[in-house]
Amino acid sequence: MPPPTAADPGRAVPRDADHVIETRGLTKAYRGGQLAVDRLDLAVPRGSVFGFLGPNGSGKTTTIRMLMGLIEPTAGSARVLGRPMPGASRQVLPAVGALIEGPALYGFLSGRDNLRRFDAADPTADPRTRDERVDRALERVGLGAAAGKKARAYSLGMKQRLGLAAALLQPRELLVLDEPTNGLDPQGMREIRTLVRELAADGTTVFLSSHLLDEIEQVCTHAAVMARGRLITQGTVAELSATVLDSGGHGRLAVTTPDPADATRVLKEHGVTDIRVAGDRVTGDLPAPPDGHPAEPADLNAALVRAGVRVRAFGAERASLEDVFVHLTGEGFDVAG
Ligand SMILES: Nc1ncnc2c1ncn2[C@@H]1O[C@H](COP(=O)(O)OP(=O)(O)OP(=O)(O)O)[C@@H](O)[C@H]1O
Repeated sequence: MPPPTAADPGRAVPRDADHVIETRGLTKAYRGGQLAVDRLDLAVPRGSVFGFLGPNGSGKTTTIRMLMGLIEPTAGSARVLGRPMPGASRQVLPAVGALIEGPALYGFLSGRDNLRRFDAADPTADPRTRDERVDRALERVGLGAAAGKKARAYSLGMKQRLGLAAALLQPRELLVLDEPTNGLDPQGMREIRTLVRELAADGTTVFLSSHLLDEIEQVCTHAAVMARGRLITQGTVAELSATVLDSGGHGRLAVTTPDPADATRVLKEHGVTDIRVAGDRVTGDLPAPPDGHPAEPADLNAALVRAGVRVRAFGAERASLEDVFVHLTGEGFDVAG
């Protein structure tokens, strides 16, 4: 039997059912030959909140547009929900909610009427159940009370939530959000982050791009880091910080104690190096055991307690994604431009 092709997307067999997005060598050169995306291999696990991180101009939007079948790649391939894009757009896109470059809203229509228009544009949406769908989506994003207000009176955050409501009119397996908090004030950002967490808890995979490191750290389980069109690294957020800790130090330990001198002695005995004391706070580099794995901080805590050191607070500091970026590219994470 011939293998399934883009012309026969209905029979396409997912290459990896656990990945909702998978790209191989995905490349886009715009006219003039500039490589916006350069041989990208991306694997987005089902159920993840996947952060697509990179400075402005690193190729995030171009990638998303290829994933959504809006532009053709120059080379390589992309599969979304196990099917090839853009070939299987008609089968794939109904299961994907997308918010790219802000929602196109009519200011003179209410939030509810804007959603009715979006719903009416969907040929698969049954008009008899439209109001139900629209109200459910408005409630989902917390706009129930503001549904009758004209969209032009909405704050930017409310507009963005209305765009999300439009993406949620139908049940979705995957949500693709391009810089969903761009331009929002801190309150608006918090609202979107909370919503993303809730949607993920409901089982939707969320793929979101951002140039904000702390945003990715706060909401994402996984991340891919882009620079100049290339994938620098991808994995769980914890794995990414571990890559830096493994090659630099092995993470910093911080102990708050009324017995800093005793704590210093015990930590030294257990291989902690570069110990610094500032008042009741003792910090040091975690030791690297011979097998190369970082020490288990809990063992150090137990050793302190055994030695009679009173421990008020104990923690191991993770490397930030910014550390990861700087470590892997040798550049600062410059969001300007
Ligand atoms: N239509 C286009 N024609 C030519 N070059 C383009 C086009 N769109 C994007 N580029 C270029 O491709 C590169 C990647 O842009 P892209 O918008 O994908 O990056 P991004 O990471 O999404 O950044 P931003 O957050 O600023 O949108 C940039 O150098 C950009 O100038």
